[in-house]
Amino acid sequence: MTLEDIGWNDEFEKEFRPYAKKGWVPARLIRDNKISYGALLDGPRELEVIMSGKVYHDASSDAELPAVGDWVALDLGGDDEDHVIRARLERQTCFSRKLPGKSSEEQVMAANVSVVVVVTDAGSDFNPRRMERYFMLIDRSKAKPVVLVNKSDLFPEELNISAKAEIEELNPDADVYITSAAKNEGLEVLKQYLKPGVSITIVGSSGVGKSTLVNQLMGEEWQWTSEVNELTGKGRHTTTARELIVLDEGGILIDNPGIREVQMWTDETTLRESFLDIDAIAAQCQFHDCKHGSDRGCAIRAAVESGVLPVERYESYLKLEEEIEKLKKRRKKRQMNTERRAKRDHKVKARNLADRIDYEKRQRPERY
Ligand SMILES: Nc1nc2c(ncn2[C@@H]2O[C@H](COP(=O)(O)OP(=O)(O)OP(=O)(O)O)[C@@H](O)[C@H]2O)c(=O)[nH]1
Ligand SMILES: [Zn+2]
Repeated sequence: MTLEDIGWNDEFEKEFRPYAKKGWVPARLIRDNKISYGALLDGPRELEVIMSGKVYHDASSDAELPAVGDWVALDLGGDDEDHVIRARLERQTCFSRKLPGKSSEEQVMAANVSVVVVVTDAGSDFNPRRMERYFMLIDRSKAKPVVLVNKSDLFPEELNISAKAEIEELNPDADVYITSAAKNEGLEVLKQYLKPGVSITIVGSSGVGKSTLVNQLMGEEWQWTSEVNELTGKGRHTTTARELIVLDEGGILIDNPGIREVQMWTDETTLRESFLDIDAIAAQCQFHDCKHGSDRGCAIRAAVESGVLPVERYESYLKLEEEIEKLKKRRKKRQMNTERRAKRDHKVKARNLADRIDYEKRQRPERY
C-alpha cells in the first residue's frame, strides 16, 4: 500500500518538501485519542503519536489542531521515544461543525474527505430539515454530497421516489440514490466515487444502515465488529484500521464515532432553529428572565392571547429543552462508549494534554 492509496497527492507532496528536508515523514491521522493520535504511515504502519507543544500553541482554535483525516509531518522517535507531530498540512476539505449554543468554537470531524454520504430512509428517518442541515455542513466542507435513501425494500416504490425527489429539490448539487444496504441493492452507484486516493465518510441517524453499508462495501469477508481484534482494536485487514479503511477496489472510508455524532448535533440545531420565531417573540418580553407564565409584560402570553402564536406551537416549544436533554443523554452515552474503547485500546500515558506536552519537553529538552 502506498501513501497515495491513503489519500496523499501532489499538493500535499509539494507542501511537504521543507518538512522532508528535516527528516520528518508524512502520516495520516486516523484516530483521535484526545491525548495521542493514531497515525497511518507508508508501509502501512500504524503508530501512536503526540503533537508537539508548538503545534498545540500555534493553533489559535481547536479547529486548527490536528484532526482525523489530517496529513501531518511526523518526527519519528527511537525506541521508547514518542513520535511527534511537528506540523499539519493545509486541509483540502474540512468536514466540521460549530458547537451549538453561544459558543462559536468549531469542531473538525474529518479532514480531507472528498465525499460525504448521508444515509436516510423514506420512512421514519426522513426529515428534510435535518437533511438541509447536513447539506449546510457538507457545502462548507467543500466535499461532494451524496444521499442514499436506504431500506428501499421496506417502503413502497412511490414513497422512495418522492423522498429522493424532495431531497434533490433541497440541493441540486447532491447526487441522490435509492438503495437497500441489507439486500445489497443499488450500492454499485457508489463505485463512481470510490476511486483510489479518494476519501469518503458516511453520516446518518443511528440504525439507518451505515454499518450494513460499510460491510457491503468491504465485501463478504469483512465483518465490521466481530473481526475487530479486541486487544489491538484493528480490523483483520492488515492494510487498514477500523477508522480508515482502504477498500480493495479503491476509495478510503473514514468512519469514527465523532463523525457519527454529527447527527445528534444536527438534530439539536434543527430543533432550536425550528423555533426561532418564538425566540424572537420571547426577546420582546419585558423581563429578561421571563417565565412566560403570569409575568408582567410577557410577549409570549400576549402573542398566544391575541392568536398570533398558536398555543400548540408554544406547547411544543416548551418541550424543546426536554427533547434536547434526551439528545444530550444519548450523546453522552455514545461518548462514554467511545472513551471506554479508547482506553481499552490504547494506554493512556498522562491525564491531559498539558501533562503530555510537559512530559515531552522533559524527555527531549533539545527540541524546545
Ligand atoms: N430492511 C432493511 N434493513 C436494513 C437495511 N440496512 C440496514 N438495515 C437494518 O437496520 C438495522 C441497523 O443497521 P446498521 O447498519 O447497524 O445501522 P447504523 O446506521 O450503522 O447504526 P449506528 O451504528 O447506530 O449508527 C440492522 O438490523 C440492519 O440489518 C436495508 O436496506 N433494509
Ligand atoms: Zn415572557
